Parts: sequence; structure tokens; C-alpha cells
Amino acid sequence: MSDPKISLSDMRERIDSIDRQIQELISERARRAQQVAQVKGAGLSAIDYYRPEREAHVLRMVVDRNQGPLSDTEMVRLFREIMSSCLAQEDPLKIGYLGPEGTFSEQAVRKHFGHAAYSLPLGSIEEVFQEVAAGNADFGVVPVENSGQGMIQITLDLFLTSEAIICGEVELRVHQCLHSQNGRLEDVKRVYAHAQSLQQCKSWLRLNLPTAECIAVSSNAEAARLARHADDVAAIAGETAGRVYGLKTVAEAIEDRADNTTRFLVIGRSLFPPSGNDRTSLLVTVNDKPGALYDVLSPLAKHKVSMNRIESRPAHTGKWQYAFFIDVSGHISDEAVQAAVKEIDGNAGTVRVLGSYPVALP
Ligand SMILES: O=C(O)C(=O)C[C@]1(C(=O)O)C=C[C@@H](O)C=C1
Repeated sequence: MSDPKISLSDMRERIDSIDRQIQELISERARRAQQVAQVKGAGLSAIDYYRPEREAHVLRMVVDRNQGPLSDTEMVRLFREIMSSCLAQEDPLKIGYLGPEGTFSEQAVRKHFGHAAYSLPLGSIEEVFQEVAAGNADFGVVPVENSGQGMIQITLDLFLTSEAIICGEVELRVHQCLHSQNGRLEDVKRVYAHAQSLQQCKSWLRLNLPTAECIAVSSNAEAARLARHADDVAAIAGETAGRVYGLKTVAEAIEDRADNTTRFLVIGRSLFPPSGNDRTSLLVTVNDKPGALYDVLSPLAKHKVSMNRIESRPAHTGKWQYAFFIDVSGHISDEAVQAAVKEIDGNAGTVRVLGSYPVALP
């Protein structure tokens, strides 16, 4: 409860004084970050100053210290922005993502790299991989899994043919909205959205728009762009996309599952050191022999490496040949992870380490 004897202007004066202190400290922090950058060397590219393992460590300390009233997610977001600005004093990072502007991928870019990074909207997930490989983007952010729908196969398949290294993961709570030009549900005859989003909102659509035609397009932001042209067309998209394309919100939180979350991967060109709480992604192509999967899994059990996920995909190396995408706890520089990988490699098949990276923050 607030003290009734303190006037509004007194409270605002206190806030002004706190803001002054926060601002001085942010400036002081930015100066320190500049000094750290000088130690790394002058005139390097943005990527040479970037230390994701240190950022993850800083943000975990923020979570550990947090006692409210702001949530861990909010606190992490604020500190992420401070670090993003500190890093951009040198040169902003360039991050490729599946555009256009307003997609959930763009939100994932902001959640992981903050607003001082330069975001580069691209036409497809494949293009994100290509621009990172070509060095036109420092990193790329690509969706890999949705809590309701499972793995995004196009992303997994791109790892089969690319050299991309996974440098991070981002989890984003996905809230879907229905947007249209005039905001009237009764006028809607067609609904545009990405196929995944149509799936995520299936029950809501069946109940509220049983006769509307549902049309899958390349992204939700593209859906929002299309919905600008007629009153009988609506788009399923996030709140940001609706705002970017000047639409009215017809309905909010229309996803069927309240915990609807999409996991994104940050792809880059090199491996970073351990952060203290990491995950390693492996791509294992198995030999076609009995017990092949057992030979993959038993070294993990033997070296007490816990497996977080396993997904199989056709390997494209021959008929009925499979590749397994396996996520395990720990960094590839950990002795146990290294020993297990060595035992799988050669014995069960071939292993490619796709990356070791900090576990997603709240
Ligand atoms: O600690 C460093 O290496 C820094 O460059 C400082 C800092 C920060 O602001 O805390 C900035 C950018 C890096 O990505 C990590 C951390």
C-alpha cells in the first residue's frame, strides 16, 4: 500500500531521482563495455566483440537476483536491451530472419539481440541460412519447433546441407490474434495465415468462423499485408504484425493452447565457449544395421549425458537412410559430452556437432 501522506509530486520526484541514478549507472556501464571492447582490439567487426556465453551468464545473474515486482522475463528484457546498446557502440550486429517486418521471427530476434541490433528481413528460412553462410548476416534466427505442432521440418532439413552452427536458442510465447481492415468478425469470409498458425488456431476457427475459407500464405506478416485490401479478409498474426499493417484486432489470444510457444535457433558460423548452462545439438547419420539407434543412445547413457530431444528425418544420402537430430545437456567441451560423441562417431554412424549454446532464458 502507498503512503497517503506522500503526494503525487513527491513520488514523482523520487522516481526522477532514481532515473538519474539509473541513467548515470547505464552510462558508466556503457563506458566499461567500451573498455572491454578496447581489450578485444580496435576496429574489429561487431561479431568479434559479441560474447553470447557472457551475455547468458549476465542474464542468469539478473534472474537469480530478481525479487519482483517485475517478472524475470521483463527484467531479462531490460538488461538485454542495455547489453544490446553497449555492444552496438562498436558496430551493430546484423541479424537475418524470416520477414517481412512484424513476424514472430522478428520478435525472437529482438528478444535475443535487443533493439540495437540491425535486423534483416529475408524471404525464406533457406535465405536466412544462405545469408549467414555468405557473411551478409552475422547471425540468423529460424523457427525450429512449436510446443503444439512439433518440429519445423524445413529448418531441420536445411542443417543436412548447410554448415551452419547453432549459437543460441530463443523461446517465444506466441499469442495469435485475428486482424482485419474494419475489425468486424461477421464480415470475415476468408482467413489468411501461415500454415502453422492456421493449425494453432484450428478449434477457435471451427467455432467462430466455421464457413470461412482458410488460406495458407508464406508468413503471418504477409497475411496481415494481404488483409489490408478488403473487409471480408482477415489475417491470423501477432499483435505487432497487426499494428505494422494498420489493421484492427477482431479477437485476441485465439490459439488453442494457452502455453503455445515457438522455439527458434540462432545460427552462425562458429562455436562459442561454454556459458555454464548449455545444450549441444548433434546430427547423427546412422549406419543401416540392426541396433543402430541403440548404438547411438547407449554411449549417452554410459557417460550420463541427458538427452533433451530426438527427431529423425530422411538423410537424403540413400533410400531408407535416416539422420537423427539429438539435443543433449552440456557443452561439447564438457568431458562427458565429448566422450559420448566420440563413441557414437564411427561406431553407430557419423556425428556432426551442430552447436553448443546457452539454454534459452525466460
Ligand atoms: O563482457 C564482454 O565481453 C563485453 O563485451 C561486455 C558485454 C556487456 O555489455 O556486458 C557486451 C557485449 C558482449 O556480447 C558481452 C557482454
